[in-house]
Amino acid sequence: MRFETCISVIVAASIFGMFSITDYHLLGTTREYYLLVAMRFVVVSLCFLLAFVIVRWGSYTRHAWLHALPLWILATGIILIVPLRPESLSSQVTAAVVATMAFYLLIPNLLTVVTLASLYLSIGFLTSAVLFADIDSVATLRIALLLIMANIVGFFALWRLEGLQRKQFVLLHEERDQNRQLLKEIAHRKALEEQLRMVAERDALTGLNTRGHFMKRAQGLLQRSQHEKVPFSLFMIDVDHFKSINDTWGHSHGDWVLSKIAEVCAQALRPTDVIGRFGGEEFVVALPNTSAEDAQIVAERLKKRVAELPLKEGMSERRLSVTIGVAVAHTETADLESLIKRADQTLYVGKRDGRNRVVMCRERMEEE
Ligand SMILES: Nc1nc2c(ncn2[C@@H]2O[C@H](COP(=O)(O)OP(=O)(O)OP(=O)(O)O)[C@@H](O)[C@H]2O)c(=O)[nH]1
Repeated sequence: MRFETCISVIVAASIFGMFSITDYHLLGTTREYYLLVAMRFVVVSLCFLLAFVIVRWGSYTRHAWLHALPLWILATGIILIVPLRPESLSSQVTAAVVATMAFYLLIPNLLTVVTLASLYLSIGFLTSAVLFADIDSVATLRIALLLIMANIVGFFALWRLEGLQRKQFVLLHEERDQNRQLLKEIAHRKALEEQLRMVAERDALTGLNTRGHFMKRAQGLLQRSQHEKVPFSLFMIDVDHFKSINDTWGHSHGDWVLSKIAEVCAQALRPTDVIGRFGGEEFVVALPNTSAEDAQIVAERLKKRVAELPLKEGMSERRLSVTIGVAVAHTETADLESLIKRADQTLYVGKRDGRNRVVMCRERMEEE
């Protein structure tokens, strides 16, 4: 808006200044001519100055009057031409009519401000014509009617334009609101999806993979190991005498113990290993590219870390322990379900033999 006003003012003022050429042809180097040139110079200079001010500081909403000021200056210039060149009144009437229409069309959305400037031009011009151009009543009426017509046409054109622009503005805002609403909804849905994914994939108590998610990830790892022809190991880990922890200190302590065991186990594994909570106090670990010997070392390490876990105050007389059943897949036909079953059976051998131990699946060893 600032830029448009600035350009319009500069163009209008330049055209106003260029009329000095016709002034010279009409008046020659007379006193009136010099007065006219001086007046035009003042008007053009003021307009250029205002154009500069508008482009720098002329906020259209806060300083609307600044945008209207050049209109008043140009109107004053047009009014002042009449006493200096009264014999060319007819061409000045045309200029006044064109200027009135231009005022309405060049400054949008400021109907009151523009109407006042245009009325000032029309009334001032008519008064000046009556006072200085020596016109009869018919000519006065003709000029008045022309100016009234220019004002009415300009006023209604701007009024309609303003209405349309307002409607467009409202629609634009509605559209923006809807878009904002839509973006909010999308973000909300994404957050919900993320929450759902977390619920489906992460165990709420320990933060480990849920059984379903573990199965999915372990299946992928097993297939990859089989494809690359590298060994794949699987642990089933069960906390020993966990029921008595719950019975002695309550479920909240039991929960705390579970989350601590999950934490140390997860920390003791490689980033490529996958650990999940299989249910209750049972955990499962998939170790790709891990031989039976390496798996046993890792399982012993887990067992040791759990045994070293510092317990809560009041639980000090108790030491934690886990039993781990390890199964290893070497053949390309081994499937995850049967591997888990074997590790589970091995775990129960360990439980039967006194707990707090790592037991390797014999069946697998023999197959090897
Ligand atoms: N606090 C807590 N307890 C759980 C949770 N899930 C299962 N349990 C309890 O874990 C206990 C498991 O008991 P059992 O299956 O008898 O096993 P155990 O006492 O560890 O005995 P062994 O495995 O034979 O050494 C049960 O009392 C369950 O209620 C849980 O999320 N939080």
